[in-house]
Amino acid sequence: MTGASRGVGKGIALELGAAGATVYVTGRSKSPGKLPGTVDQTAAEIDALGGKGVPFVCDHRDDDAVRGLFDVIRAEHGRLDVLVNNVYNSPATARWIGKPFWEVPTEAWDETVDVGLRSHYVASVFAAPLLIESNGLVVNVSSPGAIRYMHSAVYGAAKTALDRLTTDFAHDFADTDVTAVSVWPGIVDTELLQLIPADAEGNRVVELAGEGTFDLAAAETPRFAGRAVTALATDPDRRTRTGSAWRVADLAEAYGFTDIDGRIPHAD
Ligand SMILES: NC(=O)c1ccc[n+]([C@@H]2O[C@H](COP(=O)([O-])OP(=O)(O)OC[C@H]3O[C@@H](n4cnc5c(N)ncnc54)[C@H](O)[C@@H]3O)[C@@H](O)[C@H]2O)c1
Repeated sequence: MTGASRGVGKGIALELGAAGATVYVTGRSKSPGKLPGTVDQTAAEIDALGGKGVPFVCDHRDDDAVRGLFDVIRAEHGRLDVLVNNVYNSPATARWIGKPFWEVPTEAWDETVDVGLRSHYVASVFAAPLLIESNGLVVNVSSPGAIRYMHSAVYGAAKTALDRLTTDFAHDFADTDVTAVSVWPGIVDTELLQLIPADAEGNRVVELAGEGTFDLAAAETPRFAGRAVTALATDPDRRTRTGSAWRVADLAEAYGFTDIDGRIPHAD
């Protein structure tokens, strides 16, 4: 589970843990930073839910560190059933939300693509031999930004490319029993969005330039995407979904799960 100290990655890691899995959770540091969450905290919460959390410090910009992660998984655990590519530099890329591309420094391309697309390709390269041995599952955490404007031109390019990667992974896995899918959460009320204060009426509303105004009371919790990944991981027929992108809300309808408060949030 890449990028699991907070956010969608933590939500997925906790649900896999609640299903009894051993979950290796990556993040850049064990020390608390300015932003909420550490891999140690995520691992402890996985343990409390009945799984086994293994914190692993790994910067996904460093290919050798990522290779080391899968070497450790093979040596310690002997198998890998599910790879979830989620890691993402949202604090950096959030600076460009709603801006026309010519007003955004060209470094935004590398910030968005290095960790969020290239990182997923690299982790998948090193994980593939283990996944082939276990008839496993690769999940790329993507977004409806793959098919319509969201956040910035570079965000859309990265998500469209990620979903293309999913399709081509499935092509390359065709002679194996490995499944490759993308999942699309809707707006997720992550720890970073929880830093947005409530207005005078007590509503937590986020305005995204060019996209609209969103009431966070209607957002998904990070665990909702985790329930989608757990449903896919335990579905004996999941291979029928290989190569495609799936909305978390549609997977909830198909598999019969809800968010932790019993709702099925319907973001488009
Ligand atoms: N938050 C949403 O509303 C939402 C909606 C749809 C899709 N998504 C997708 O979910 C994914 C995760 O987004 P999020 O909102 O949870 O972000 P987040 O910032 O809350 O979490 C990102 C995680 O990645 C880690 N990370 C960042 N750079 C790293 C690096 N170089 N090495 C190791 N770890 C690193 C962070 O520490 C953190 O654990 C992204 O692909 C995003 O596009 C998010």
